[in-house]
Amino acid sequence: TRSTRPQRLLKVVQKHATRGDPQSVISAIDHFCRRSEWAMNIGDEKGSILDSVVSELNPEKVLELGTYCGYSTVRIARLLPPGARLITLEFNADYAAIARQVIAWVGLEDKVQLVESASEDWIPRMTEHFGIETFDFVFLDHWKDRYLPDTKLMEGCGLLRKGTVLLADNVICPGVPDYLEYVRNSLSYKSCYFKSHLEYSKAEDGLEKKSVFLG
Ligand SMILES: O=C(NCCNC(=O)c1cc(-c2ccc(F)cc2)cc(O)c1O)c1cc(O)ncn1
Ligand SMILES: [Mg+2]
Repeated sequence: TRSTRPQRLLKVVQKHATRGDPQSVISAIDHFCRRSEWAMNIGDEKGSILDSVVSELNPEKVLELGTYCGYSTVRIARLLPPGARLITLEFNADYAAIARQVIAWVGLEDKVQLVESASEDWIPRMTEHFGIETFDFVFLDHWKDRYLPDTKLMEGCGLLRKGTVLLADNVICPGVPDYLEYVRNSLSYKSCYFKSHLEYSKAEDGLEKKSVFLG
């Protein structure tokens, strides 16, 4: 049977990227998705904004919701200081299987832990299973109707502290209106919108960055 898109992405990485070299994985995927086949990676334009937010924050404990093939996982993990940890949740078993191989290809397994699960099932288990009290940085890129409920769930589980930064992909396309309404109106400060474009496309999209202020 025909291969899946994630399988084709993995083959591009194994053929054109250098083991242990995250930048070559990022470039190989972006080139393929721009020239051959669109895929829902954050991409190079929004990815550069993600890089600048991560570099400025220098987080020790990172949570990513929605791994897909691991493109943003690699983008984030390559910038983390030694000892920092990234936990990434992916519900879809096929995506998770590919992402594990991409993460292994760049040799970032010691920084990254991929959990194959629905986000709502594992957010409440972060403390008892991983010993993580609070996260410094959360990247939201999973199902768009899960951004708001999972943010409230993280708040309820005490996983967000004063100063935790939440960065959300796709706030315009496909869009997350309920989440945007919540983060822009809640008693927090410094919620800002980074206008950009949908990955590998001219359509508008953007990232919303919010610093948590437990008022
Ligand atoms: O689809 C699952 N996750 C991907 C979430 N991400 C997206 O849906 C997504 C979509 C788009 C997008 C934009 C325009 C368009 F025309 C089509 C798609 C872009 C993005 O940047 C995304 O991030 C999924 C499956 C599953 O079985 N279980 C849990 N999650
Ligand atoms: Mg996305």
